[in-house]
Amino acid sequence: MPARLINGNELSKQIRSDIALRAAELTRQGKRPGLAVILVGDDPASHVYVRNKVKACHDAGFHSVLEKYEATMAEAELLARIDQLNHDPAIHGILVQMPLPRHIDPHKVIEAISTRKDVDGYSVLSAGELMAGLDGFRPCTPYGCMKLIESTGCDLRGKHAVVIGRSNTVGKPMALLLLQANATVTICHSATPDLAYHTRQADVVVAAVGRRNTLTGDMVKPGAIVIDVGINRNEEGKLCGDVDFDSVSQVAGWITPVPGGVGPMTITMLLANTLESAER
Ligand SMILES: Nc1nc2c(c(=O)[nH]1)N[C@@H](CN(C=O)c1ccc(C(=O)N[C@@H](CCC(=O)O)C(=O)O)cc1)CN2
Repeated sequence: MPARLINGNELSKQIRSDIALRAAELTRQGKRPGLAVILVGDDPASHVYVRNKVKACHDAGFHSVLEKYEATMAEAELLARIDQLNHDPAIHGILVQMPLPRHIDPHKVIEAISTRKDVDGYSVLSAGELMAGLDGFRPCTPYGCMKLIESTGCDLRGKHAVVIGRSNTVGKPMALLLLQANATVTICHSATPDLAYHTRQADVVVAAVGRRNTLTGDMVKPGAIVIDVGINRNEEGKLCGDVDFDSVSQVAGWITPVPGGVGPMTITMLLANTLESAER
């Protein structure tokens, strides 16, 4: 039997409607959630993502500001602007769209954002809070992946989860969130000698490497949950993930599509973090 689809657009819609209700209640109490989105440079995909973030804010009843700067913007100028937003009471979340131009150090920028407004969950302190199991902001993409897994009804306790990829923004926090949910977690990466050996044992596979066809049907345990974080283009320019959807969907129990899986959930969990920041 082919895998069931985990529909990120549908789940996003449900979560966003709950977020909108909570935002309306907060607004009634005089605390409308506010997000500042900063884009530096002219990466076309980033322009689409920030536009979608601002639209999502509008639809949820949030206050939002979008600030676009030339690719030549000085690092010091960006840090000064973040400092002003840190002190702006109408702003509960600050998001600087990645990637940044090469002359700007992303670590400096992330660390300049107040931890209370780090709704991307990218700072060292937010990472430490996640590591220690404290209440901090969870990075939006792995947080969204957890919601997608949860939506299948799977109890992760005692399950074996394999994360492919070890980035600071997806792979590592993903592994920690799965661990927090009592899964047994394996992290695989570019130096893992036999990836298929690990993935064939997994009840849950999260693929986050940025290379298409990393996971094929012969590498998956029948019935497994497969979450595809990848955003790649094939030879025809068509959007695709890290998972070979056609072969994996013949073996897996559940699978996320690309587009329409993890992507929309990233923006949804950004709203969730911003709302939480305002509620705090
Ligand atoms: N500061 C941040 N920068 C970046 C993040 C992030 O979470 N914070 N993540 C990515 C890009 N990203 C959000 O910013 C993002 C990527 C993809 C999608 C999405 O909805 N994708 C759609 C397909 C869209 C398309 O057609 O191209 C989907 O998968 O269905 C949303 C957000 C890097 N930078």
